[in-house]
Amino acid sequence: MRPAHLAQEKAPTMENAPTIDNVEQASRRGEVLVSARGLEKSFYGRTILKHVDFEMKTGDITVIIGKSGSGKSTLLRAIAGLTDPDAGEIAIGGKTVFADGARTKEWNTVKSDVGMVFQTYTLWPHMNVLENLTLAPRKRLGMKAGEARDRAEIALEEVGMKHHILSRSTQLSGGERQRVAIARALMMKPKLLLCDEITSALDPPVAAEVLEVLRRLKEEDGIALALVTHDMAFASKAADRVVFFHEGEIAVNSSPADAFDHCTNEDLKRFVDAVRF
Ligand SMILES: Nc1ncnc2c1ncn2[C@@H]1O[C@H](COP(=O)(O)OP(=O)(O)OP(=O)(O)O)[C@@H](O)[C@H]1O
Repeated sequence: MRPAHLAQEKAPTMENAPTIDNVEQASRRGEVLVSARGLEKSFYGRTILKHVDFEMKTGDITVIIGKSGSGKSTLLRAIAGLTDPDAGEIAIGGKTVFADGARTKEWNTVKSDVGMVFQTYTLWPHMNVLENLTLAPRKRLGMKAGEARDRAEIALEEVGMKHHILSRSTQLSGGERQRVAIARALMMKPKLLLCDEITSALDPPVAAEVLEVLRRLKEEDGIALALVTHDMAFASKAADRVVFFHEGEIAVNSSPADAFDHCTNEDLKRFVDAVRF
């Protein structure tokens, strides 16, 4: 995760909150939805992303693993528009959204398709759960209160929560808060969901439920998902592709079987052995 005290980044706001419709052209299973080429990023002279090429396909779960500080969150934040790379290009749904060191005009037409869920940036504390869930669809889609509430109840069910929590404040357990945060992203039916260590605060049965939610999203809705995780069991169960970051570079990009069972990359082997138990 990005250290909280290091700012200059864009915090998640209503403007970059996940929403629903665009990118229809690319919303067919197996098509490349996100294509990043030659991404470079340095913070205070330290190179974090070193010429990273990265792709995500619709209907795929791409699991991103790697040591703490290796650049995983920075990549997700670059795709989500929360961090601008120093160089490289990003295309979403065939539209170039970042090039020549800046967001393009196309970004405005695509950003609403990108949802992001964080480990710690979760809920707006001055709102109750219902307000957290319904604010974006009401404001951005003009949804009426009743319809928004119905959708909130469905989103909560998808993450294994009951309706009565809607009236609660956000003084919830870490696991409950995170599931509400996931439900909030689902409210806007994003085409692309970027999840940064979203199961770290959840106990294993709840993490397994979340995995089922993510599977349904990719299978039924064809959503492209990227999951940053340190949980290798979760990674091997969830992944269609495994991307291993090592010192700011993608050292391995393969099927889970090749990454975990037939691994030939020594850095990945060491990493997996170190975090497995
Ligand atoms: N806004 C920022 N300002 C300064 N340094 C930053 C900023 N964001 C990230 N970094 C640094 O970049 C490096 C990579 O951070 P990043 O969060 O991408 O790593 P990560 O692989 O996701 O790590 P973790 O698994 O611990 O979340 C870290 O050393 C971090 O301190």
